[in-house]
Amino acid sequence: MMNMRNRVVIIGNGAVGSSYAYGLLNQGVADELVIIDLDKDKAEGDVMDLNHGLAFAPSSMQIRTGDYRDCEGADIVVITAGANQKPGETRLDLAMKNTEVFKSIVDQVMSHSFDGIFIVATNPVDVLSYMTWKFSGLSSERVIGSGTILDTARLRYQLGDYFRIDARNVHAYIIGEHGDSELPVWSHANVGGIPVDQYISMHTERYDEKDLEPIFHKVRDAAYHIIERKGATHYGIAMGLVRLTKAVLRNEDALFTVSVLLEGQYDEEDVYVGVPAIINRNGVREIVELNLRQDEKDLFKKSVSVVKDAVERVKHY
Ligand SMILES: NC(=O)C1=CN([C@@H]2O[C@H](COP(=O)(O)OP(=O)(O)OC[C@H]3O[C@@H](n4cnc5c(N)ncnc54)[C@H](O)[C@@H]3O)[C@@H](O)[C@H]2O)C=CC1
Ligand SMILES: CC(=O)C(=O)O
Repeated sequence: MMNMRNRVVIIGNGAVGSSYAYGLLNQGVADELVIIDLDKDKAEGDVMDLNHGLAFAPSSMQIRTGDYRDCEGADIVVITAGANQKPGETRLDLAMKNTEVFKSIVDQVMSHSFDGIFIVATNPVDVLSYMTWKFSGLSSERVIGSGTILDTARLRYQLGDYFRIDARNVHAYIIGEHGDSELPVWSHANVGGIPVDQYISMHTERYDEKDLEPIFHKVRDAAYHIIERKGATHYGIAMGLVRLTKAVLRNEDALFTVSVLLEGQYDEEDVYVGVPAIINRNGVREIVELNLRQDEKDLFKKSVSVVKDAVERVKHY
């Protein structure tokens, strides 16, 4: 009988990688989880600690440290390795050093005949998703960046908080660079199916369209505010990565704003950037093209050019 057990390999067991591992265990998503990090002691310690939670987990899971040989036959390799932002640094400031890290990681993964799906979270995530696609030689459907998955979740939380409605009933996207040039797609934002501007006009005694801009600023600048306080952000993105992993392993055809290769969609090409896409067992099934307003189109174009410029600076690597 065919072995149907799935295997997820995490490369980079820092704040993000270890939170992701903990999320996978808590939600019983993977059958086998292999953790790779330069810091072998920390990886071993985390594996021991996680294994001690197995008796409380929703399903059994094999968790161990490993090396690049484990990428052969793996279903998903998630890369969360590399430098994170120090207070005051932008994500783009990390581009060169993390491209160097990625060259070495992706080459080693591919030298073990990896034939699965890459999920990239390291920043700047749009640049590194593009470089992973280039370094790996895999088809673009199989390289997914976390893109604006977290920003979209932050926007849904903030709008849910403002309207006092469960974030799961709020639908609103952040697209573009996962970074300072990202934008909200207000033209498609809705609360339980009611467009946000309409919902506001139904309750003018409580809500005001002027409040939307500061809500977006909280979302855009969230990482800076968290890093100032605790040095890193990791729980939110880890849960986003778990959700993406589930969508792949369970062939969900679920929609997320992720970083994918545009090949003519949104009138852009040769760039990885955050847009809505449908994800299943084969990776990116389809990129969803939103009918953006002119002001959104302009902001998106600017954001794409920020990402393209950043890629241009590291592309020679
Ligand atoms: N896409 C997103 O929404 C988010 C992305 N991030 C990004 O995730 C990345 C990781 O952040 P943290 O976990 O906070 O950093 P961290 O410093 O806690 O962990 C990074 C880990 O990578 C490991 N590492 C470095 N080079 C390696 C290599 N060549 N092979 C194997 N392991 C290697 C380090 O030993 C360390 O354990 C950063 O780039 C950060 O900006 C963080 C939060 C959200
Ligand atoms: C660090 C980062 O990219 C974030 O929290 O959005």
